[in-house]
Amino acid sequence: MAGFAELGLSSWLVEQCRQLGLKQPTPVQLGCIPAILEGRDCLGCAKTGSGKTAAFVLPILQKLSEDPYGIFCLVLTPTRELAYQIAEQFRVLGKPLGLKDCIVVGGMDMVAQALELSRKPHVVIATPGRLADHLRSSNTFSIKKIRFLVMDEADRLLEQGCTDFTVDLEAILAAVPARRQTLLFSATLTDTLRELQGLATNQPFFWEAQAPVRTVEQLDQRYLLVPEKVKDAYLVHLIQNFQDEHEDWSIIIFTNTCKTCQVLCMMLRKFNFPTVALHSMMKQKERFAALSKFKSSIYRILIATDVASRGLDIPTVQVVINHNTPGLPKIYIHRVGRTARAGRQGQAITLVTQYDIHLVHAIEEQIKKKLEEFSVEEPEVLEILTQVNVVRRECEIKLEAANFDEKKEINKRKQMILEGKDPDLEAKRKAELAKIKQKNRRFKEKVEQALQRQKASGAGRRGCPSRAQPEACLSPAPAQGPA
Ligand SMILES: Nc1ncnc2c1ncn2[C@@H]1O[C@H](COP(=O)(O)OP(=O)(O)OP(=O)(O)O)[C@@H](O)[C@H]1O
Repeated sequence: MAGFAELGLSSWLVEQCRQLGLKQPTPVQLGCIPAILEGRDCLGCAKTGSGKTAAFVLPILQKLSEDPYGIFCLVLTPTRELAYQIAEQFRVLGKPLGLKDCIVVGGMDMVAQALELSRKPHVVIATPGRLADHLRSSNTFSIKKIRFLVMDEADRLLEQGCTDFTVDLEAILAAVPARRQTLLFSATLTDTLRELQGLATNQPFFWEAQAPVRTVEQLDQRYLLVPEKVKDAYLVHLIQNFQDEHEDWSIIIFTNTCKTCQVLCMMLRKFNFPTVALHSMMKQKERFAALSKFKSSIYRILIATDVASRGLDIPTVQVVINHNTPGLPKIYIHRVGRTARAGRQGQAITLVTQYDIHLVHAIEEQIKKKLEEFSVEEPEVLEILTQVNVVRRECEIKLEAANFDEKKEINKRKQMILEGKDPDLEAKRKAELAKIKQKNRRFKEKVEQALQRQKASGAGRRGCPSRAQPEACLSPAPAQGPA
């Protein structure tokens, strides 16, 4: 198998890899590094924890060493924590170059960032929102001459999720040169492949790991069917067992909202589990502190929203617990990918309620693997059920008293004002949108009912059915159609 030197990397970089314990290139590195060194755009799709970061950091550092200037490379990434992690890889691998990097993320001092940017760092690692803010408000730096544009977790940057990067990305893409190398990476690139191909047009090289299953082999994937109302008792039981059976352990638990994340964190602490929370309602400094305490094993449990589901590389994590079944298979893939990284073993347990079974089927179809059932001693869970529910309720009351929801609303309004939007107008727009959606839903239901009636009455022949069921005629009727 080819080593790093055979991929065309200089001896100083090969030595850096050796010092870091990277002996052999991983398949994604083997595939992508030569193409990037040749000057081609690259779309790299490989499983979580397979070394995608070094697959772009190494060739960029090589090119930078041949023609050093600032700003040479811009890396965009969806979360702040990930930006710091990528910067660290650049720093460690690029140490012999005296690499200057600059991290541009929200929640940190904007003036200090502007100053750093004006000093022409070699590499800028940014979240799109904050970088676009700098581009709009300052002319002390330029990204007009960058040689490399990297989009890590590229599909997330392009999709329109709860954080929509579209407007900011447009501003950034308008400010970078057309002649550049574009590198796009993710474990789930294929969903947005067409949009991504529009970005990488310079002899694009597409690399995808060929594997029958989309998650790593070392990952033991389980589900646990639990009634909604007793979910938390199962969670406490799982953690207790894990703590009893392992000496050195660490778990990430994913939840669907900031509020659940906060309540569960408080609850688990009441049971004396060393837990920290990570969600977007926390101040940035608190987020960094939480993550660093978890990384250094001061806390054994990190309870987080999907802000932590992508990219975070914490080798000690042995178990991922999904407190809610992810609504999208790709969210599942990224969440469970926080364990079993770089060849290590890991386990993922997804709590599934009676309402989520269809979501599990969708996940299994995407990952091309069946989840196995995780068995627990139910009497033991029942023993702690009342206590867990009482403690959870107490925590909820405490959080409500701290005006958590109100703070969330204020934060949202602040964010909109910062984005130049009118919060009241936005609320009106949202309400109108909800109305339209409801109308659409009703229309769809009507059509489905009509179809079913048509089927049941055996009148499913071509053309409009009998006069007795006029609503079953499904020819387009714009006046009734969705707005
Ligand atoms: N050639 C290599 N040999 C051994 N370990 C490696 C090698 N390349 C990278 N690693 C290690 O593998 C781990 C995972 O790498 P990385 O974070 O780049 O994964 P990824 O593919 O970006 O995952 P994700 O999709 O979750 O973001 C890191 O700890 C990294 O140091």
